[in-house]
Amino acid sequence: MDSIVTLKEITKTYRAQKAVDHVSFSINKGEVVAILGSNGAGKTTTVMMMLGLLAPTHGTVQLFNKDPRSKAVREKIGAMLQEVSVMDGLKVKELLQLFRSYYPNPLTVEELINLTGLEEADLKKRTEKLSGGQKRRLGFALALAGNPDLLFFDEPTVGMDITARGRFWDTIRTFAKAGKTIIFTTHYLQEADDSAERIILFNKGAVVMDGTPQEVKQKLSKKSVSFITDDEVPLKVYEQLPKVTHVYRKRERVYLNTDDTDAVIKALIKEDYNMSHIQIEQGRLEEAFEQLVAGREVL
Ligand SMILES: Nc1ncnc2c1ncn2[C@@H]1O[C@H](COP(=O)(O)OP(=O)(O)OP(=O)(O)O)[C@@H](O)[C@H]1O
Repeated sequence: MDSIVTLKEITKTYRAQKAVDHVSFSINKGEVVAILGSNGAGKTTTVMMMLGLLAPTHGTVQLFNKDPRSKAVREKIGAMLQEVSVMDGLKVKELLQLFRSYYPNPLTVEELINLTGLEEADLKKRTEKLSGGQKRRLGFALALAGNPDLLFFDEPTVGMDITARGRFWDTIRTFAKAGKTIIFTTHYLQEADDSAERIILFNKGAVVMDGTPQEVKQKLSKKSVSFITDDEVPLKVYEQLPKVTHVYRKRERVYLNTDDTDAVIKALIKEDYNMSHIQIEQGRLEEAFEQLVAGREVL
C-alpha cells in the first residue's frame, strides 16, 4: 500500500501541556479518514502539523515521503482550515485565479463553481463582502483549486446549512471516487460514520482508536440497563452486581453497562431496588462516545 501520510511519534507541547502526545499513524492513497474527537482533543494541532504549518515538538511528519513544507508536496495538497481568512481587496474570481496559478494542473473556475456551490454572481464580489456561508464555499473552492491528490478539512461543515453540507459531501464522494485521499476532522461520530471509511479517534491528545466505522462502533458500543430512582444507593453498590462492567448516572437515570442485560435485570430485581422506567439499550453509540470524551473508561 502507498502510505502518503506518515506520522511518527509526534508530540506538540505548549508550555506544560501536551496538545498532541506521541501520535503515530499512516494513511494510504485513496483513504477517506475522519479524525474524530471532542473540543481540545488535539485534532487541529495534528492537522496543522500534517500541513507543515506547525512544527512538532518531537517526532516527524511526512507527506508523499517528503517534508510537508516542500514545494513538491505543496503542489499536491489542498486544505480548508477552520477560519477561512482570505486576502481582502481581491475579487473572488481574482483570488481563485491566483490560487490556480500556484498549481501545475488546476481545476477551471467553472469546475470550482460546480463543485462548491459558489455562484457566478459571487465571482465579482470582493472577498471581504462575502457572507459567512459564501466565505466557507470560497474556502472550499480554494482547497480544490489545484486539483490536489490529498485534501485536508478542519471541521468542514461547521457553519454550513443543510444544502451546503449535502453539496460538500457529494463533492467529497466525487473526489474519493477519483482516488483522492481525504482527511477531515469532526466532533460528530455520526458524521464520521456517514462519510469516512476509517476513523482515527483522538482523546486528550492521543489516538485511542483507529479502525473502520464498524470497528469503532463495535468497540464503543456497550449494552446497558438503566432506570430512574430516587434512592440514594451509592453507584459503587450497583458496581458489585454480577456482570456489571461500569455504572454512571445521567440526571435522574442510573446506567449499568454490561454484556448480559438479562443477568443484570435479574440481579436488580432480586435485590429489590427502587426502580422505575427500566430501559434496556443495545449500545448507544453517542452515549458511549460522550462517556469516552468525558474521560470515563468505556473501552
Ligand atoms: N497556540 C496554542 N497555545 C497554547 N495551547 C494551545 C494552542 N493551540 C492549541 N492549544 C491547546 O492544545 C489542545 C488541543 O487543541 P486543538 O485545537 O488541537 O484541539 P481540537 O481537537 O482541534 O479542538 P476543537 O474541536 O475545539 O477545535 C487544547 O487544550 C488547546 O487549548
